[in-house]
Amino acid sequence: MSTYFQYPTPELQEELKKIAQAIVAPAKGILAADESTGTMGKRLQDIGVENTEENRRRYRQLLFSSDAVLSENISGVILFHETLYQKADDGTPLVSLLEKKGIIPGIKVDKGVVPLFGSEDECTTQGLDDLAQRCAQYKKDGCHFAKWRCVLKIGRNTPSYQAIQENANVLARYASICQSQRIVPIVEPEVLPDGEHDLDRAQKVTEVVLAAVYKALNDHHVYLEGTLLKPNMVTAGQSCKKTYTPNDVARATVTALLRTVPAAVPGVTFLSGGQSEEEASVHLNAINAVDLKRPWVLTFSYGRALQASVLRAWGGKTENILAGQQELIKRAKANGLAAVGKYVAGSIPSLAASKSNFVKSHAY
Ligand SMILES: O=P(O)(O)OC[C@H]1O[C@](O)(COP(=O)(O)O)[C@@H](O)[C@@H]1O
Repeated sequence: MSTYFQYPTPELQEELKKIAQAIVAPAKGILAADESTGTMGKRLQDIGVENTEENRRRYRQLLFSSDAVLSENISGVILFHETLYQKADDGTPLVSLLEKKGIIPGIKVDKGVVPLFGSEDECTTQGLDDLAQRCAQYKKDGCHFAKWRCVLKIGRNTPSYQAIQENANVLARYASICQSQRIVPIVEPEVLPDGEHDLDRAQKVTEVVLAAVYKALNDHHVYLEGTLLKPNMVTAGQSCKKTYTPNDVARATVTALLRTVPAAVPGVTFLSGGQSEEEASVHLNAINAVDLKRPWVLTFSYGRALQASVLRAWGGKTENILAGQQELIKRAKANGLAAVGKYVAGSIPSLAASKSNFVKSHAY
């Protein structure tokens, strides 16, 4: 029978569901600190710091040794492979700094994007070959969730059928392999904000992409209660001439999700996608205040929108560590409030709150 398959054992279902639910606990979200070496280089270059293993270690130590109050709003941190095996100045593994605060460690398991031959500059994401073995090891080393990012681009002819199908399928294979190793997969199909397209086009593309992703997850028997989705918010292209309010963005985003994401999915943890810190908080708040049904938790998994002020305050200097940590705690608080619809715009000022974090064609 072609539709025959077995659900994961009740024990595995329970374990995965518990991890996913803990990550999307009320007023909590994820700090995405999994920038690959190249991406981290761009962040460090902005503050005049050299992209060495030691400087990346010093920076991640700053993040993870922030005051324990951070755990009121940060439930999980996504790590890059290198960071999982680095130690703090006193020899404590960096991952233990998180565990001591009750923050769940997660790991980026994709190996980056590669071009799709014959496409109009589209891509897929690689890293499936030894994924089961890597996940088994990461689980032993303390990681309970993983992340895999796929990238889709809006153009006149894109995203193409080829890119939509390929990326949906690779995300589904990744998700099923993670679950087989007791790791919750965060499924990240990012529709990039580059372009002149308006909000309607961004919404339609996001709907088509998410519909394909959930069809593929179903085809691969992925246990949805033990997954999280990390999508883009629906925003107009960076070069679009029209302007939209946070409520417009919230309505387009929640409508796109309602049309495509099953209610069995416990939570949606948005990426910030180049929005400024303040924009990302205001949009998340609007999403949680809009008068539409919301059967899932809607929270954050921000990289740039949680770290822009931290990086600027730190500037690579030991004497600025505390100042950097305070910026992180402020943005975590702002986003924690936004995740429950209680953030008041401008109420938590931070160093780089309004600075755009947009990087053209953030595909890397
Ligand atoms: O270094 P990579 O693999 O390109 O990842 C880029 C970043 O994109 C994210 O998926 C989302 O980040 P943003 O919130 O900054 O858009 C992060 O988790 C990750 O660090």
